[in-house]
Amino acid sequence: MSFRLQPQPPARLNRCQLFGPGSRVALFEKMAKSDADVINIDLEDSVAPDDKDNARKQTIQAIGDIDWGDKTLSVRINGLDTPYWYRDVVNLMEQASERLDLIMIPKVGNASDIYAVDALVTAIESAKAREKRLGFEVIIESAAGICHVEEIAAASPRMQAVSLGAADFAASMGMATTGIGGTQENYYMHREGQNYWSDPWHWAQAKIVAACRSHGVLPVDGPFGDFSDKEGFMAQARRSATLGMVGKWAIHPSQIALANEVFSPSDTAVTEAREILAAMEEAKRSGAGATVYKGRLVDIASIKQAEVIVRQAELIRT
Ligand SMILES: CC(=O)SCCNC(=O)CCNC(=O)[C@H](O)C(C)(C)COP(=O)(O)OP(=O)(O)OC[C@H]1O[C@@H](n2cnc3c(N)ncnc32)[C@H](O)[C@@H]1OP(=O)(O)O
Ligand SMILES: O=CC(=O)O
Ligand SMILES: [Mg+2]
Repeated sequence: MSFRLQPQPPARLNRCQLFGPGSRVALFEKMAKSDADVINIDLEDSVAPDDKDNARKQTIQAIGDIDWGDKTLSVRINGLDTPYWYRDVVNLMEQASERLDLIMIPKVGNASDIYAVDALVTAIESAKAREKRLGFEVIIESAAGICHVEEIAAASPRMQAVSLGAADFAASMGMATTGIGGTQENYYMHREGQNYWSDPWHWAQAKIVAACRSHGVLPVDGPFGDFSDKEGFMAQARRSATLGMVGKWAIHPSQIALANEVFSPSDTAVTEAREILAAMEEAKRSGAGATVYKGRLVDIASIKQAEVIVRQAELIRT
C-alpha cells in the first residue's frame, strides 16, 4: 500500500493503433479515414533499408499535408541499434509539422534508451521553438525490455504508452514460434487425454500492465500477424482487455473494427457500472461500505472498477 495515488494515464482513446509502412504513400489517406484512434506510420521494420530515406521524406510531407482529423498521429522510428534512428528524430523534429503527436521507439531495453532520445528531442524542440511537446510511446519486444519495463515506463514525462511487440519479443526470448501473437500450438497442458491451450504472452502482458499503471502510462497489446484469423484476434484482444490493456494494434484494416469492439465497453457493461455506482451511493447514505448488487458483493473497490468503465465510455462519447 502506498500513500501516493496511482497516476492517471493520458485521457485519450487508444483502442486501435493502425500501422502502415512509411514507404506506401497510397495507404496514408486510407489510414487517415479509418476508424483507428491512433495512426502509426512506420519507418522501422516494414520499410526496406534502401527505402528508409524516401519513407522518412514521404512521412514528413504527409504529416503536414493529410487531414488526420482528431486521431493521435505517431511515427515509429528505427531502433537505437541502427544507423537510421538519429536522422529519423532530427528530420521529424526539424521538418515535420506540429501535427505530429508521438514518436514510437522500438526495441527499448532500458531507461537510458529513452533518455538518449529525450535529450535529442528536447534540444531540437528548444532550438526550433516547437510549441507542442512531443510524446513518446515504446515497444517492449526484447528480453532486456521486459526485464526493465518498470524503469522504462517511468523514464520520461513524455511517456504515454507501452506496447508488447510479440514478433521481436518471441525472437529475443528464443521462443519456438514464427507466429505473431495468439495461441501457440505447442503451449498446452495435457490431462486425461485432452490438451488445454495456455497463453504464453500472459506474463509479459501482466508485467507491462503493472509497470504502466504504476506510472500513468497506457498499456497496449501489439500485433496479431494472421489477419485472416478474426476469431484468434478477438480472443487475444479479449484476454488483453481483461488484463487491463487499453487497445491493440491493427496491421491490416480488417482488424480495426475488431479492436474497437473489444476495447469499447458494451452498453450492458456501462449500464451495470452506473448501477453499481448508484448502489454504492445508496449504501454510503445508509452508512454501509458494502452492499449487494444482483446477488453479489459490491464494496468500495467496486466503485473504482465501475469508474474505469464509465471513464472509458465517457472518452468514447466526447
Ligand atoms: C511486427 C511489426 O512490426 S507490425 C508493424 C509493422 N508492419 C506494418 O506496418 C504492416 C502494415 N500492413 C501492411 O503493410 C499491409 O496491410 C499488408 C502488407 C499486410 C497487406 O497489404 P495488402 O496486400 O495491400 O492488403 P489487402 O490487399 O488485403 O488490402 C485491402 C485494402 O486495404 C488497404 N490497406 C492495406 N493495408 C492497409 C493499412 N495498413 N492501412 C490502411 N489501408 C490498408 C489496401 O490498400 C486495400 O485497399 P483497396 O481496397 O482500396 O484497394
Ligand atoms: O514490432 C512489433 C513486433 O511484434 O515485433
Ligand atoms: Mg518489432
